[in-house]
Amino acid sequence: MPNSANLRQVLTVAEMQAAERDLMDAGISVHELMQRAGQGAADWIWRMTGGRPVTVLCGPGNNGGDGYVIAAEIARRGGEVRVVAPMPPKTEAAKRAAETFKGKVTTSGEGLRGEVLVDCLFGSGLSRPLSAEHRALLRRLRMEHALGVAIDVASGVDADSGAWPEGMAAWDCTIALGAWKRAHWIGEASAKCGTRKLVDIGVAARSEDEQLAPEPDFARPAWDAHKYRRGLLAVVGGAMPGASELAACAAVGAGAGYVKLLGSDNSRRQLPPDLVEKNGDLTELLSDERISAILVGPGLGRGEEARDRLAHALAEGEPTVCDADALHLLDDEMLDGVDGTKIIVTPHEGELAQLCKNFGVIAASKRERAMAVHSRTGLTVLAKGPDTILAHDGGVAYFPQGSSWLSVAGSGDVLAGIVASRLATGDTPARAAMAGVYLHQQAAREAAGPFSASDLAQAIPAAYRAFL
Ligand SMILES: NC(=O)C1=CN([C@@H]2O[C@H](COP(=O)(O)OP(=O)(O)OC[C@H]3O[C@@H](n4cnc5c(N)ncnc54)[C@H](O)[C@@H]3O)[C@@H](O)[C@H]2O)[C@@H](O)CC1
Ligand SMILES: Nc1ncnc2c1ncn2[C@@H]1O[C@H](COP(=O)(O)OP(=O)(O)O)[C@@H](O)[C@H]1O
Ligand SMILES: [K+]
Repeated sequence: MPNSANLRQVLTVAEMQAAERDLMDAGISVHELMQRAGQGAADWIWRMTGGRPVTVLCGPGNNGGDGYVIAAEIARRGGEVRVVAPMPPKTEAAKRAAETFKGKVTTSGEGLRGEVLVDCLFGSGLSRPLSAEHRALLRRLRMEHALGVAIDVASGVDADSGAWPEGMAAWDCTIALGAWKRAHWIGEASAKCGTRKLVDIGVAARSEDEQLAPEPDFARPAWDAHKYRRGLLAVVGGAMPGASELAACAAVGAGAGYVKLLGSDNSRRQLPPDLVEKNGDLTELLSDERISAILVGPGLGRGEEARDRLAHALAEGEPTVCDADALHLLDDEMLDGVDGTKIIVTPHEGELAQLCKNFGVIAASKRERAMAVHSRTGLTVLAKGPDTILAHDGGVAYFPQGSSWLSVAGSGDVLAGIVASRLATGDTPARAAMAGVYLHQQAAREAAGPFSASDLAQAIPAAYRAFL
């Protein structure tokens, strides 16, 4: 994914329209923008499909206009291309684009079979759900073409929420125009849009509030590094030691120079050789000045003792990751006197709902809930799931979708360990969380599912190397 700010921004439909107005104020016509968008999309389609016969489905608006530009460009390159247009073009720019396509146009595409379907029925201008007729047309054409490419957003998708039209088949590729929309990264649409490509049409960086998270760019340790300088992470154990051990194992390969497991008992369990466990009074164990970050929550328990251990961990004032059981115990009382900006919480859907309850937050979508908990508490909120998002002091960050093999017990403990390890190295909470998600996803690729959570933890050093 490109790392420049304008190509990482994620815009709402309203912001995209404002960006278009800004470009027009700068003297660039809608026609010119449509040419840039359509040519750029045609270029991707040409590269992907190598001249296979293409059907372009064109709607009445500017998304349809892009379709005519794509069709004309593919024809110009010598490709075989037909247009299906159930409605004539309505906007001036779309009418002008339609005039440039001299090939065959039909209204229904009945009996049409082909190799590549390009969907330009509706884009970000969708104003109501698809009619039964449009739904049937899309479904039929999609079934009759081997490969499906959606332009800007798949027709019928709500570009702002990522809601997917019921019963619609997935696409192989979606080519975003000008800027990413939320639907490329959240909701069902993000899982069904296929490979994502972005065509740059000259939209400037408008705001840094909502961005695709930049990939981490790690370096080898400094020449004079030693284990404490690289970061000492304390993992607070609890009632069920397995989860904190797993998180600690994951942390070992993710950047910290030293990971210590602070257990609550003296049972003689067999620990992996890389893990150092210290048992005893938690306050005393946490008083080690060299500790640069704390992880608390996996396997902590939810009783009085757990509450006590969490309170002790937070009282240290160190950069801290709170996960799992800790998310059930966090509330205003627990955060009293604590600097929330040093804390990352890593809730899945259920834990996010619990946090909302604990902090009296009511919001409709996952994105809004994560943002509301962040603004209410100052916590950096990494809301996990198939479409993970991060609410932080710079706004909202989105991520490419990770492997669905990550849906295995303990996968969240591994993520918490990685994020805490990054925090121990001195990363800010936002950077630690972003790097953590990318490392977790890369580890899933390295472990090549199906894998267990401990396989995933073992794949972290290989994942780390991918970002060096
Ligand atoms: N904003 C920009 O800067 C650019 C936008 N471009 C394209 O323009 C698109 C947006 O164009 P438009 O705003 O014209 O919108 P669309 O082309 O997405 O669709 C709007 C048209 O469809 C009708 N419509 C909406 N929902 C419908 C439904 N469910 N059933 C039947 N008719 C429906 C509307 O009344 C309108 O006529 C983008 O997705 C992108 O493809 C590009 O040409 C490049 C530049
Ligand atoms: N279908 C999926 N696709 C991609 N990532 C997923 C999917 N399901 C879960 N994940 C990821 O796996 C991890 C699961 O965490 P969590 O639910 O806390 O698991 P556990 O509590 O068992 O450790 C999260 O990072 C989440 O983003
Ligand atoms: K479309």
